[in-house]
Amino acid sequence: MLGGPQRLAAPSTTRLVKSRAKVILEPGHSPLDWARLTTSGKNLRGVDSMGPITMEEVKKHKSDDDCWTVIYGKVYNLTPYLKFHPGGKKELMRVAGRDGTKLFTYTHSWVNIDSLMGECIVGYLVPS
Ligand code: HEM
Repeated sequence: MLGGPQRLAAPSTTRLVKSRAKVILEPGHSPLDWARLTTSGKNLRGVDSMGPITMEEVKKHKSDDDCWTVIYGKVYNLTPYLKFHPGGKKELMRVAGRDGTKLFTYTHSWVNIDSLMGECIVGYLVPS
């Protein structure tokens, strides 16, 4: 029906997502390709060992060739995942060098971060 409830604006929580345009991932960057890469044995962390990390350190890693974020107190190297993210690289870069927990849970609280990104854990956040 014209003007019916189905035409109402989206709920306010979606305000945190700037663009919902369909993202086209490059060939070789499907979720299955990501699953293959994370089980390949390749070091995706970019560090030799995991350990305590301060926010000051996280802030230094905010470029697309060196991108870290914090989700639920764990620090992840997002760099290898940028081209695989179904929501696109641009959205993912919004949490570069920052705590991304709020945006992550707003956009997809159902995504199991550790099964997807476990191989990208760099360490855990500690107070400065
Ligand atoms: C930090 C780690 C993140 C991981 C591991 C991740 C992972 C994922 C996954 C697996 C999906 C597909 C979900 C599904 O189809 O049910 C997805 C979709 C999406 N993500 Fe993320 N995401 C992350 C962060 C973010 C951030 C910070 C934003 C930005 C606000 C974002 C925005 C989106 C959007 C808009 C989609 C929907 C894409 C679509 O339906 O076409 N994500 N993400």
